[in-house]
Amino acid sequence: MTHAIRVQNLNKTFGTRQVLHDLALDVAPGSMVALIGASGSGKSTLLRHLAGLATGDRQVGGEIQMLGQQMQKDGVLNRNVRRLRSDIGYIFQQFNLVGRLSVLKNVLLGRLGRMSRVRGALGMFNKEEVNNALQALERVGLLEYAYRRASTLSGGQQQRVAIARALCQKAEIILADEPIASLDPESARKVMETLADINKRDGKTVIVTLHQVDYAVRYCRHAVALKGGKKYFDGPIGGLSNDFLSDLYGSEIGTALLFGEQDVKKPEARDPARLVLAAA
Ligand SMILES: Nc1ncnc2c1ncn2[C@@H]1O[C@H](COP(=O)(O)OP(=O)(O)OP(=O)(O)O)[C@@H](O)[C@H]1O
Repeated sequence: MTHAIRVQNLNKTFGTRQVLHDLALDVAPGSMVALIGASGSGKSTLLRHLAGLATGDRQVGGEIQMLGQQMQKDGVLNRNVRRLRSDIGYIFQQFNLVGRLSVLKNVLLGRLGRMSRVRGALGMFNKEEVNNALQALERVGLLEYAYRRASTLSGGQQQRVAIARALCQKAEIILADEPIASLDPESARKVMETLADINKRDGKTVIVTLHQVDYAVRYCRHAVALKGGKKYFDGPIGGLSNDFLSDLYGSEIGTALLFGEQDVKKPEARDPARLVLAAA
């Protein structure tokens, strides 16, 4: 398989407003891609289309293939979308855990797309599935929390539970939509390291939308930038320059956007070009 993700001519209009324009994107298997761009540039909308959670415009919506299978074409989802979705893990900014359930049960929910609806509805997980879920929790460093209510964990821990859920799901592609936006710098670092580790050791394809470019530079090898719903950059992370970023973010540019708190105290770390060079 040449592409884990292939997008051709994707168009999306909400009401009278077109928010994605003829978007094309190829992502090689095993890539770790930062999806960047100013607020409203279409990052979340693109990710939701990749996951089959949204459809392009009727007749002119273009085509999305995931893992070599057609996910949607001209605004119509493939009829096997449930099976396709089971290969895609989706990480939300607000974790999307069921707070009243245990951490372990939340991780096991990742299996639902791969089991019969009856067994899933009854929550009948077998020993192997439970062992896999425990292994996923161990992997993200949260095994000791397995039997705690999910709502009692910190935001960063809950996000790592969400990643464990994607691991338990055995997703081949992980789409993470601003997974660190609501986290403190230390929790954000752990979440990004966990995603990078899964990419590196397991070879999973990871696409992560990020507001802070320094995290993109530190953890991703490739960047795709959107501006006004169009692809504006698609290449190695080292290709992002100061001028390009100023142009991309316009008036949004600033310390809070481009740099995590850990760098705010270090003026010498504020130059994106430096960060890019350091990561190269
Ligand atoms: N369900 C919807 N109905 C109408 N407009 C929408 C809908 N979802 C997104 N939009 C619009 O589409 C555009 C792109 O939104 P999107 O959330 O994809 O941007 P984003 O780059 O992810 O922004 P942010 O970084 O702020 O999350 C915005 O103008 C947004 O208002």
